[in-house]
Parts: sequence; C-alpha cells; structure tokens
Amino acid sequence: MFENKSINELFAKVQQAFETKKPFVVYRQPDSDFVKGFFQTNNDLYNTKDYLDSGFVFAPFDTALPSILFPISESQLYTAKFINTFFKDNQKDLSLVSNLESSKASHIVLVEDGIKFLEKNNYKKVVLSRKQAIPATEFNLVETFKKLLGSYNNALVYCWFHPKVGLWLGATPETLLKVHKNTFATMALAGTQVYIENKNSSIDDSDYNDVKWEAKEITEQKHVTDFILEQFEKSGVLNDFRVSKPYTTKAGNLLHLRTDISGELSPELTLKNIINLLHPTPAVCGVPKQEAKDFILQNENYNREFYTGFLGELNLAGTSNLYVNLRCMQLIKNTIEIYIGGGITNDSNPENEWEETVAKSKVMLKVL
Ligand SMILES: C=C(O[C@H]1C=CC=C(C(=O)O)[C@@H]1O)C(=O)O
Repeated sequence: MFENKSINELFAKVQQAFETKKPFVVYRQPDSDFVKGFFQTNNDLYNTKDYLDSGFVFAPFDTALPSILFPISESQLYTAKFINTFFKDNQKDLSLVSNLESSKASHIVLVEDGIKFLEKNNYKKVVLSRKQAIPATEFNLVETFKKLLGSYNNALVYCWFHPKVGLWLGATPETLLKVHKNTFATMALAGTQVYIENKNSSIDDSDYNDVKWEAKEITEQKHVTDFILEQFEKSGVLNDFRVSKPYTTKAGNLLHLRTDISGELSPELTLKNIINLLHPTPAVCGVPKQEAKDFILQNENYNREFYTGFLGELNLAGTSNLYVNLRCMQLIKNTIEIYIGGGITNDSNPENEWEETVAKSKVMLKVL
C-alpha cells in the first residue's frame, strides 16, 4: 500500500507539496520508526460522512462540520524509516509569546465562568481552551516537523496541509480509537502535572508508579473512563471489554493519568456509531456531553476548528487508527497559533488552570 522512500526523499516531497500548495499529510504513529504520507493528486476537498471510506481523516471538534478525507484512491502513499537523532532542547522564551497577560486575564475569566456553570447546574466537568499566537517569520516546515518527530516518540506526530483549509502540526498523546477487524482499543486520558526530571524519574524511566495525584485530577480522569464505559454499555453491542487501572503516562514535559479500554465489537456496530459514542470525550469536552459542548461553543471566544477533533488512518486494510488532535498548532500567514486547554471541575483553581495551559503550550514552543 505504502511505497518505500528514504526519509530525505519523503521530506523533499513534503517541501514540494507545501510549496506547490498540494494536499498532504505525513505522520508517525506512537513508538513507530516509520513516517507515512498521503499525497493527494488533486486539490479537491473530500469529506467522509459515514466513515466507510478508506484514507486519512481530519475531523473538527464540532461534529456539525464536515470531516475531511484524503481518499486512498486519490492519493500517493509513501513510507520512510526515521532514525531519531538526539534533539537538543531549544526552549523558546515565553516572553516571545504575544499578549500573555491579556490572554491570562481572559482565560481566568473563562475558567471562573466554567466553574459557575458547573456549580449552578450540578454538572461534572467542562474542558476549556484558548489559542496562543507566536510570531513565525522564520518558520521552516520540514525542520519543525523533524523536531516534533525527534522530541515526541510516544505521540502521534503529524503535519497536515490542504490549500483550502490550512497547515496543522501536532504531537498528540491521545488515542481516540483503534479498530482492527472486530477488536477495538481506546483510552481515557486526563489530569496533568508537569514532569520534573529528578523528582519523577525512578529506576525504570517508563514506570511512574510513584507519582502522586491530587483528588481533582483523579476525579477529572475518572469522568472520562466512566463516560466511555457508560457509552459502550448504553450501546449494548459490545461483546466483551477490558479496563486497566489508571496509571501515569508521560507526554513530552507532562504527565497524565490514563486508563486503557479494549474489547470486541459486535458486527452491528459501525465505525461511525463508535465515533459518535466517543467523540468528543470528556477529555476534550465535558460531562454532560451536549451541555458542555454548548457551553464551549458559546463561551470560548475563538473557534477550535480541528483542535480537539480527531485524525488518522481510516479503514486501511480493515484497520482504523484515530487520535484526538491535541498539542497542535496552525500556521496562519506569519503566525503560529498554538491550541491548549484543560479539564475544569468544581475543584479547579483558575490560576492553576492557566499555568497548565502554559505548560502544555511548551510542547509546541519547544520545536518552534
Ligand atoms: C485538552 C487538552 O488535554 C486533555 C488531555 C489530557 C489532559 C487534560 C487535562 O489534564 O486537562 C485534557 O483533558 C489539551 O492538551 O489541550
């Protein structure tokens, strides 16, 4: 399906497609050595409504808007091995971020309004976000993508472009859904703390069992697990499922709480059904889902577009690998817009929620 290339040939194709304004996506799935790419052979904008098509899907947060597809039948597919060379941390100074103080003031008001909304209605959670502009006069697409690949091994790292939509890049730690034949896997990911080198690195670097979590984060993450399990139970068409204990996982400079959920699907359940059950999960929206979504659409004073939507391989040889579009950014003229948010509960502290978005923004700032 994917033709082999050298990584430099693949990067040259990316550069050429971007310069000549042709649609493409290049991506590397978590813990894989291979970068894959779809290069669409025309400039049409295709949608998928039923998720029965084969290709690469790029879906917005708001399901009322269309999901974009690079159809396999209209694309050239390439793959290349990426050898990870140590990427030197080149942390951009936060002082380069424009309007930090006014962004802080408006985010704090948004979080306070979110807490009032939860208290008044006795709701559990709402995820509130913002975008942050960074001047990008010297932006180099291939170099930025290489840095993302080199920095975030266990993320889905991608660069997606369509001349009628724009350029998006990201390194997301969150799987929305993996379906292979009649098996599925998803995760409940939420709760954040900053990873501190000496405090958090134990004997085995991949084992963060000793990390302590506050009640707010434990509850915030449990809402996501409960929601996913309730949705599947409600659907009544799951044959069997397995649920892990919540555990700590590292994503760049951050730690999150994660529960893995997997199982078997019965044949009546289509991919569209499962996507509708899950998306948007309370990792990016809230509980109850519709009320939280309405609050987000009415109160966040910007458009999330594809942030907190989902993206990935759709029906490739019986397999779909979809990820939630987090830790992402968009190039708009000479500015990079970074998208960041966090889960708000009754126990949230607005100042801490602001700091959490700043910590999350560093995932992207590091590669700019
Ligand atoms: C909404 C985001 O992260 C979600 C995923 C993991 C942890 C989260 C949190 O702790 O709030 C969020 O639910 C984001 O990165 O913009």
